[in-house]
Amino acid sequence: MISFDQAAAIVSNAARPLGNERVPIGEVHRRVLAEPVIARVNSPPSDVSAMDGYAVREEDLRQLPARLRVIGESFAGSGFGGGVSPGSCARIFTGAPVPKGADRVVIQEVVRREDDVAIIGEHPGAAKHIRVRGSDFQKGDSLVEAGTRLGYRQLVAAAGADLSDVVVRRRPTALILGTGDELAAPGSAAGKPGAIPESVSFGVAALAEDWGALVNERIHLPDDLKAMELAAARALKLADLIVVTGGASVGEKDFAKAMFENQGLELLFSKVAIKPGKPVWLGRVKGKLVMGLPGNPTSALVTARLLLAPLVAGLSGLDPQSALRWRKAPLLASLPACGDRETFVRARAVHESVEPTASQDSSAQKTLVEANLLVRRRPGAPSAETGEAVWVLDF
Ligand SMILES: Nc1nc2c(c(=O)[nH]1)N[C@H]1C(S)=C(S)[C@@H](COP(=O)(O)OP(=O)(O)OC[C@H]3O[C@@H](n4cnc5c(N)ncnc54)[C@H](O)[C@@H]3O)O[C@H]1N2
Ligand code: MOO
Repeated sequence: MISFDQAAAIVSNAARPLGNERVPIGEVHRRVLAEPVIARVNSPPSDVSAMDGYAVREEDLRQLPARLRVIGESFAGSGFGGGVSPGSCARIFTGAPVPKGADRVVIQEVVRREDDVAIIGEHPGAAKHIRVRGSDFQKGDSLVEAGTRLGYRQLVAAAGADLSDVVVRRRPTALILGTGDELAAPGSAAGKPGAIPESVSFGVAALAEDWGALVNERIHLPDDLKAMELAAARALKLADLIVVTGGASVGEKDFAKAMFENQGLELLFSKVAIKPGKPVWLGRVKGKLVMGLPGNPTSALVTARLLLAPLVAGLSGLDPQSALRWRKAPLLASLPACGDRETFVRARAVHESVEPTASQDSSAQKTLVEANLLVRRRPGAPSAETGEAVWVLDF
């Protein structure tokens, strides 16, 4: 059995971006840039006022009070065409171009008006309140690097650079196959003998979407090899990535891998020495990636977080390792020694500390509500005491 680090390395290696496409700026939230954002304009495009007030000449403020004739108005979007000559000034508003001749703005709070004369009694101080042309960025500047996932902050810079569209990585499409005769759609299990609600695919789909996938379909399959083979063949035509849940272990009806065998499944790994989630597997079929997650809900989500998240991140154009940012945090309770499988203890964050959850059952669903951290415990690690710093990952 391979270690978690070995499995993560195989995932990183397999998770290559799928190509690029040009997408309108209004539709690229959370997409990964394939080419840097290069500014098409200067920002600001000319010297502009930073305040509402009067555009004046500094030299006119040498003798105070200064009485300056207001000869025009400059608004954002429609500047004053004329110039400011000695003894005159122009009304100006935030974002408006500074007229020729003016070299500073005086805020209106310190200016008294008498008809068309602006009176400045005291020197308004050093601040000129002018934003110089190109002081934020200049035409040709690179504002956002390739490989960045576009969030609300980067979207402002990209649109501010005057780009109507940007080149981003293609989103990987994913299809989720949930296997198990016992599974019933949520809302239909009560009263059905032997049935339990199919829950795992909802979490796995959401996690895959969080990391950049476009989930086409979630399909429930019975434990019937013939039907599963047909579904596998169809899925391989529809998605870049197929995630199979359940049927990963050694039970008589565990067909998750078998359903892809007649399509030429090449296993990249099968079983990882981790707890929970040992039966997790990854394969390649007809150029597509297939990841198998164990059916137990906590096992499925822990393995999805540890191995599916970096896989989807890499296919989306991010560094796969960016999905595995471990940090240290102190324990609020002790942990027992770790066995021979690397263990990912479900825990919750309490301020900056970590509290392991009471249940560590790999089939738990309720515990998932509060467990927002995984604590990484190396094989054979001795018990860890309260206050000891341990490695944690957001879950
Ligand atoms: N003899 C052995 N038995 C088991 C081993 C082993 O090594 N030897 N491994 C155990 C481990 S570890 C795990 S984890 C489970 C995983 O088994 P499978 O992936 O084959 O999962 P299933 O048997 O299909 O289901 C397990 C459990 O989870 C429920 N389930 C499945 N899918 C869903 C779903 N979509 N939504 C909600 N619940 C689901 C299912 O009903 C079962 O209760 O195997 C151990 N056994
Ligand atoms: O790995 Mo299984 O996931 O321990 O129950």
